[in-house]
Amino acid sequence: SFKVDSTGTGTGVLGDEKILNTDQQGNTFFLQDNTRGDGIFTYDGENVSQNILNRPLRVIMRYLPGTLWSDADNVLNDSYDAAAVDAHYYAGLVYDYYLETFNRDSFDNQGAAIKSTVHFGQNYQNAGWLGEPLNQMMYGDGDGVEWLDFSGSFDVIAHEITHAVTDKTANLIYQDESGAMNEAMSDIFGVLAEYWAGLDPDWLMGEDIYTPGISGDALRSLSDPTALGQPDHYSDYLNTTADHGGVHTNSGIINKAAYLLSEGGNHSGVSVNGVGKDKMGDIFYRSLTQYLTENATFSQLRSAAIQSATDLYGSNSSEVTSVQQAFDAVGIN
Ligand SMILES: CCCCC[C@H](S)C(=O)N[C@@H](Cc1ccccc1)C(=O)N[C@@H](C)C(=O)O
Ligand SMILES: [Ca+2]
Ligand SMILES: [Zn+2]
Repeated sequence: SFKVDSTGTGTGVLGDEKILNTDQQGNTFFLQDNTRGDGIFTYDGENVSQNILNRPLRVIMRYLPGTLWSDADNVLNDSYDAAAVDAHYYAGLVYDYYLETFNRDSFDNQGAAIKSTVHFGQNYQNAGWLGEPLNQMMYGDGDGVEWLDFSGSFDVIAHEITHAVTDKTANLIYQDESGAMNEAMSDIFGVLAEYWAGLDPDWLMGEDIYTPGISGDALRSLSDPTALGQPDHYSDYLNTTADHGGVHTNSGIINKAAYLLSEGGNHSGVSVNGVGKDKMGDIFYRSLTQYLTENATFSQLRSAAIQSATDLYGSNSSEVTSVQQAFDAVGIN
């Protein structure tokens, strides 16, 4: 069908105004951004029952992605619109981050359409990337106390789109050490994208939507994972069957290594010379897209990062030394 680019406005989850790229069909406007790759599409999940995730795929595909978000006047200021406004706008920003920073055209580097469903489930307290065959993100509304709508935080959307990048590259199995690295990559590029966008950047995850009644907290910290219940050293790796082998816990070890590589510091008796966010991003991106395989271990990430730094800066570079220091500091050999 023909595409008619139009420009709308909307109010996000935190009450901020945004300009939106929409598509006009007749007198109706849709959250379809035709200006980026094969498009960015935002859908209404209409709060159908949340327990469809553990239903058979044929059942899930009856409900997802839902209906393409439509609006009568291209002004999306209703409270029900807010989650869609942010999912749509932030997905565009993350597309721009990957294109500008790594010359990557969407998550598959071939301009793949970026699809998001908001108002997924009922008071659903999570966001996620649903890989093949759906290849879309979904965002819950939270409960309004512990969580606001999950698309209201830029780092969440960068986290989820990075899962899509991971799936199309290293395809790290979502279990144990490879799963923890899968989660860590999503947090690390969530932070780097937030700094790139300049949206109140920090080394925290989810601070904008987590416990709106309490300021200063977050779901995870990359600068000090232990502050929010994660290990920051391999010796404290959590062996568990829960959460796919503790992928949201053990990611702290890799997150800490990335933080130290970028910012430097002394940790566990090891002094790390920081290389800065841009070089850390280049080293981790090259590791993810060129070297890691789906069953990679933490030790293999160390080797991949050393090889990536060698490729980028030379075998005797200070960057290679910093990579070795950062992984030493978190006990990964
Ligand atoms: C399909 C079901 C969900 C799978 C886990 C997704 S990828 C995930 O990791 N979601 C993030 C959401 C997030 C991201 C950044 C900041 C805050 C929250 C996550 O960390 N979820 C936590 C709550 C979890 O699943 O334990
Ligand atoms: Ca953040
Ligand atoms: Zn995740």
